[in-house]
Amino acid sequence: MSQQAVATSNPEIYHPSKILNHPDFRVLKDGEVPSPTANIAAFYNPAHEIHLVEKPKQSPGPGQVLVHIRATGICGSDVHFWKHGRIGDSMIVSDECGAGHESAGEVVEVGAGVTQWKAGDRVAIEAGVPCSLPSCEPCRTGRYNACPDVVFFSTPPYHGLLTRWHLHPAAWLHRLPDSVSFEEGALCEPFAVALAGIERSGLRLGDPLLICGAGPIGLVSLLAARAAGAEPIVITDLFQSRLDFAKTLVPGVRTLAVERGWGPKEVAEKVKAAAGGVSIKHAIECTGFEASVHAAIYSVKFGGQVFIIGAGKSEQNFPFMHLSANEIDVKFQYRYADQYPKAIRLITGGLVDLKPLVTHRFKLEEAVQAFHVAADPKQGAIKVQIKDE
Ligand SMILES: NC(=O)c1ccc[n+]([C@@H]2O[C@H](COP(=O)([O-])OP(=O)(O)OC[C@H]3O[C@@H](n4cnc5c(N)ncnc54)[C@H](O)[C@@H]3O)[C@@H](O)[C@H]2O)c1
Ligand SMILES: OC[C@H](O)C(O)[C@@H](O)CO
Repeated sequence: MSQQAVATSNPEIYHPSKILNHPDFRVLKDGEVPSPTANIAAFYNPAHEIHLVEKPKQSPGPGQVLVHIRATGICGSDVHFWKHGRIGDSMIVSDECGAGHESAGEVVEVGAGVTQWKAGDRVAIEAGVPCSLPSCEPCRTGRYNACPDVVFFSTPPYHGLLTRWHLHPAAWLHRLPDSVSFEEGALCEPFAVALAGIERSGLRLGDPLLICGAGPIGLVSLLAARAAGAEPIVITDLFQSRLDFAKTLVPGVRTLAVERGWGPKEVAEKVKAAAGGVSIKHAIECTGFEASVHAAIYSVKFGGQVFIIGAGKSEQNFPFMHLSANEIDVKFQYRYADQYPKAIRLITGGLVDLKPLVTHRFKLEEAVQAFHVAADPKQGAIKVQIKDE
């Protein structure tokens, strides 16, 4: 008997209106103490409010798993959606929307046909679920980050993982060994971005590398690049405190505090000096700001490569003739495909230690407070996580 292919992302099942129109969906009142088993979640809306909501706890359907989310990191994009209501021209906050896509948790219940998971299994949750249909060219060819029907939990309109009970397709969970904590499992998401970048950049053992930006993405890229054998590595940022953090994370990394008035050629000279006079072959750009992209371009040598992970303004200028006359390749990364298993192997094998990245921890009931800390640079957070023990 032939079996009809079913999309794992099935927007019918995960459609946000299923939650928003549900009679049990409501915004909690200020100061209200929710029941410890209520399915609370952090939602933002087009009025730039962030609040706790209570939403229904659903039962898993065929092929689905109910996960108790135990740790979720706040990403810059969560804060951006809350504060600015959009990223680019296609991701727009037009209704209440649940935050969070960096999560790990514990399986509590499985739906019909799910044989690979059982209650108690510990999992990292892949946040972007593509359709996986053979008729989808990106899914079929392994570049599923380009699937047009992806359900990316926490990117409007799909609600996020920063909740207590989350329904997920069984095929898009990744087993965490006992030695890997939920915090590390949640960090697999940003780490996956860096791993995709390292893989596609073609960085090799001993390659001199510049990383622009020492935020969470620059720092996971730093850990990944160190494990991949880049040397020397120079990392830049505008804030000395972030560079100091980078030095404790990866002893031996060279740092450069960039001043806002410096032009890209000036930054490039200082990068070369910081690298001990070695010419930089690869730059991994993790800010998305034009000034930093230009600095990366001027920092690499003839035939070098600038790999851009940072996201920024829709339109940016490029130093066209410098790129041309120096055969500099510029590449970009959009999320990731098939990086979670590699992330878990690298953690388990002791090649990277993501644990120090979590600087602030909050309970699920304190999620709104956690967002305010994540959004305030003065708090000095690297990664804020929300835990539900
Ligand atoms: N491509 C993807 O799939 C993907 C995935 C996740 C995040 N991102 C993007 O990666 C970027 C980094 O994310 P993050 O969470 O680390 O952000 P972040 O804002 O925490 O960190 C960026 C860092 O860059 C520094 N910076 C700004 N201008 C600089 C300059 N001119 N020179 C050097 N440093 C400078 C800032 O001080 C900050 O510390 C963001 O643009 C984010 O949107 C892209
Ligand atoms: O790591 C994944 C990224 O944070 C997402 O693409 C987000 O920026 C928007 O969906």
